[in-house]
Amino acid sequence: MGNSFGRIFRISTFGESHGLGLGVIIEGCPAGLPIDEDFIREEMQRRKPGQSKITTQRKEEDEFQILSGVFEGKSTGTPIGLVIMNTDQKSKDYSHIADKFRPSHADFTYFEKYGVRDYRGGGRSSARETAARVAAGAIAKLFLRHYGITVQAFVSQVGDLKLGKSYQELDLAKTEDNIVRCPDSETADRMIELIDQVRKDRDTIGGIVSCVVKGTPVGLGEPVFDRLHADLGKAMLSINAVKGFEYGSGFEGVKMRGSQHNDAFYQEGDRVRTRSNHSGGIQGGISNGEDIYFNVAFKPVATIMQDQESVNESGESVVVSGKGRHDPCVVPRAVPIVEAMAALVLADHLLISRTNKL
Ligand SMILES: Cc1cc2nc3c(=O)[nH]c(=O)nc-3n(C[C@H](O)[C@H](O)[C@H](O)COP(=O)(O)O)c2cc1C
Ligand SMILES: C=C(O[C@@H]1CC(C(=O)O)=C[C@@H](OP(=O)(O)O)[C@H]1O)C(=O)O
Repeated sequence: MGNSFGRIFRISTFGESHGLGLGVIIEGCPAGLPIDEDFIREEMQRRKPGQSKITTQRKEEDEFQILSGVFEGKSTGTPIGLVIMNTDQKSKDYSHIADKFRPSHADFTYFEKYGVRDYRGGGRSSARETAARVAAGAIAKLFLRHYGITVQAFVSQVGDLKLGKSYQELDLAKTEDNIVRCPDSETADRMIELIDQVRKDRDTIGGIVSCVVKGTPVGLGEPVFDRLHADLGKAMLSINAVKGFEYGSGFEGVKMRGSQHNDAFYQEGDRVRTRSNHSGGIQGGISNGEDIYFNVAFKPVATIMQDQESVNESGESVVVSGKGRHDPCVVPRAVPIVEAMAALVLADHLLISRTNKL
């Protein structure tokens, strides 16, 4: 099973949603990096379940313990092992679907592929696994911070309710000011209201998380398969419930002419810059030093509190309805997950690029 990600700055996660706990092993983190545990904790708090009325009500504090790879507050260059124990599993909520498949969750495909599945909370296919990614991503962010690179995501759409402003027009520092993580307070209020209404309707809704990376040097990414945007795309598409990834001008770019779309170059001091940035900071798979920006689309959550047509493991027709605690919309909690996955890709490419030339 593909439980690892990255080449030099490399993570492997383990654990299930209703097992004892989960965790991550990080290899390739250079020695001497100050590991700020308070910062890791803050990042975990941004993702944890039970954080507001518009998320799942499962109550996990997501306290973590670093088992290895850190001495006197700094990384030692050896594998960093980190664990998070599960404390609030309610596996009874899944007894009624132990042999049934929830439409559009991983139940059917997982069972067909492996012949065995931990039905409790979706087991390994639960987004609970992303707690481990966010912990690792926090360490990647600390590494990037050392090089002046920042990663900031925010919610830009819920259902058909769009923020309608580019990231340059927004004060991204306001993203954490509200429970939906949209930096425009008026739009945020409407998004919260929409998610709350959908929740009361026993339904779910999708949304978009946008992300901006600033301070990237020229030269991250490879020109052929390991294009920087290809690795970012894989990272984003590896997150539960993701349906789409676009960077720079994305799908809207098809409407433009080359004469409008090309990013003209100019010299600014000792830097080559571009006047526009439809490229999204990446040309030929390699960062050009401008902001990298991209959007990630999330589907409506599969588990809904309504009767749905399905089958059981014997292929018999059944009706299933969700029980327990589920997210009515994943995007508020997906913001730190998108940031974590982006930080892991960039940290990896920063280390890979060190071997490119003298
Ligand atoms: C932050 C986050 C929270 C999620 N919460 C739920 C949830 O409460 N219930 C649910 O059915 N799916 C939830 N999902 C989505 C499922 O994990 C996902 O749909 C499932 O693993 C199947 O994978 P796929 O949708 O990518 O095909 C969540 C996803 C994310 C990113
Ligand atoms: C536990 C988390 O989110 C879970 C993600 C999830 C899913 O199907 O992905 C289903 C729910 O699981 P449970 O029924 O066990 O509460 C969410 O609460 C978490 O993110 O830490």
